[in-house]
Amino acid sequence: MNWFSQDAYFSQLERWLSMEAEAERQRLAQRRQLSQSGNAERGGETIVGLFLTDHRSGLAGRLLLDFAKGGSDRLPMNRLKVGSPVVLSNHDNLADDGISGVVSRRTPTMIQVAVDQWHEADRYRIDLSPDETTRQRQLEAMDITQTLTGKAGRLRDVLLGFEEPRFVSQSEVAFRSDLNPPQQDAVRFAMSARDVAILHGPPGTGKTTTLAEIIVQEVEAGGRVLACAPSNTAVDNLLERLVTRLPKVVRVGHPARVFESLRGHTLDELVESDSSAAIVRDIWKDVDQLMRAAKKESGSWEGKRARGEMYAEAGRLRKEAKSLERSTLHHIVDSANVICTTTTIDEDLLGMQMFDLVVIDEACQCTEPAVWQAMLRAERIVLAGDHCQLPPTVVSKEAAQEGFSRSLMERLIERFGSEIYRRLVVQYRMHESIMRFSSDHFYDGELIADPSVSSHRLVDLPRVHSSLLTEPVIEFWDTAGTGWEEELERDGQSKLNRKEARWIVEQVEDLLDDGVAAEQIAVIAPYAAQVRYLRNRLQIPDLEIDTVDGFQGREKEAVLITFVRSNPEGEIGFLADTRRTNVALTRARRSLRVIGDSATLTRDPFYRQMLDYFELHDAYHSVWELGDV
Ligand SMILES: Nc1ncnc2c1ncn2[C@@H]1O[C@H](COP(=O)(O)OP(=O)(O)OP(=O)(O)O)[C@@H](O)[C@H]1O
Repeated sequence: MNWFSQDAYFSQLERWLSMEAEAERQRLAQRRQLSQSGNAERGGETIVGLFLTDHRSGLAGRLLLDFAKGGSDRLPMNRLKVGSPVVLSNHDNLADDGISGVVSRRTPTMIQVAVDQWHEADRYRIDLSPDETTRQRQLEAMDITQTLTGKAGRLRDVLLGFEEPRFVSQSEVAFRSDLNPPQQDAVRFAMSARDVAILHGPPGTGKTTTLAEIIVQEVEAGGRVLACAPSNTAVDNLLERLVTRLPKVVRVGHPARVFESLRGHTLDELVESDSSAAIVRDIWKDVDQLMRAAKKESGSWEGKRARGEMYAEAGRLRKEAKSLERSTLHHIVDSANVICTTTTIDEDLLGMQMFDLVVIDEACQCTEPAVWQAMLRAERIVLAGDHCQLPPTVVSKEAAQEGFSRSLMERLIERFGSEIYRRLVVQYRMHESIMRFSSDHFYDGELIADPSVSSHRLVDLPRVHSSLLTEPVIEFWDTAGTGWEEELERDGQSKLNRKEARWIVEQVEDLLDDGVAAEQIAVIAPYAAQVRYLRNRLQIPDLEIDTVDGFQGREKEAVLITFVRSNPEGEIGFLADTRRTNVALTRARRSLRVIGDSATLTRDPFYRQMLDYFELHDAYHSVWELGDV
């Protein structure tokens, strides 16, 4: 969609935000109506029947509660990620409205929630909750953006597509890391942008490495940088590459949501280790003592007066401690060269601080309202991402259809074309033949496999034997004509395919027999029901089985994909969004084995080309060859 005016643009975003809020509220209400049985868990936004297994005080005075299903049972597949806002309630009492919390840690068998308070119950349930705070902040940022004038107003207008982005010629750059020529070109390009530049990073091409170099260059030139991403994991990936290279990098955000190894860089821990922290702790001790002494005073008039004085003194000291804490906090933020945060920015903390450069990694995972909080603080902007992979998750189908799931980055590329972006093309993940189809289809055939990966195979890994599974790099196994049909999961919406699942189980067992470690294998299914079905049948520690969404941004040595869809009508549902398949195919480093029904899939031209590709590379097989169909 193109807008004719700023008003039209922002009103559209506000409308989509309220459609999304309504859709999320309805979804939560529906889920909470569902029985306490496993049905409620199917959408991945609820976990029921949980027992409290541990509790302790966490950072910033919050309570950390650990929940598990009992025994060593794995938790059902879910979208409750670290940082997700949730409602914690009594499993056995549907009338319980619950309390708000945030997921602070998760393992396959445990989920930890950080809360301010907690009601005791025998069993609990956790529901993903609509994130009203974030939405409110986005609306406020959009309101302010509309009033901007001068330089900031111009930047807004470039982002809306009303003004052309400007670039200046860039003098020689002294690179601080080993970058390949397209990465160097991207750094130069970003540094030459006066308004906005885009870094297009196809899978495994070192997008985050390149962004880190751009940030280092900016800081060395005397600039301050705000480095953001939509998820905590993506922020931490960037932070990890910065802390070894720059001294004053601060991670803003609840420490519980930050990788453990990086927590020393969070604002909370930096405040805690500042020399003023000891003084603050002493003041708090004095406050405690005064409060205790006040309680002991007698009820006489004199006692009452003394008590009043003690309370007043405690109040004064409390104010002093808080103000000291606050000034330490602001001092650390103000003297940082780089602030790393999610795109949901803490306004109280950053105030209206401006940054010479704002970068947003994984920008294609952000809806448009999600970027304006960061944009407001920018002199210049660099967006990085890949619009050929999954778009942001949007709950409201209607809003998504109208365009809400299209990111600002994608829109700018459509609006300005190649003048606004540079694409990284050397990739460090996939064997040449795993990469080629995706490259031709999504990246104009420009991807190049670095020699360190271009011909690597499973059999080259230590302890892996040569076999029919470890020698070939790509294979497609066709189920057409066998009747290996999909089915709808009982009581559910999602689809599974038992026969394809059986094939996957055999493949995994054979790979393990050939010496491939479970943690080197990924099983990917586009449908949650197939993931659930396979997880039940393949309970192997360290083996990851997940949906495509769960694997975005990750890689494994060997990837097995089950496409699931097989029906006489040739319906392929959301497989028609080929970006999903692009993500699935490009997770594999050395081996990609795929099973699907060509008769169903090839009704779509994309899948016809994919099958042609496998055939051309002598990698097409029919499951009839297996003999036991
Ligand atoms: N110039 C380079 N030389 C050698 N290795 C590199 C280079 N650039 C990146 N890499 C390696 O490639 C891998 C991917 O890099 P990085 O994580 O920066 O990529 P990305 O594009 O952000 O990844 P994703 O696909 O998850 O978005 C890393 O192991 C990194 O060390």
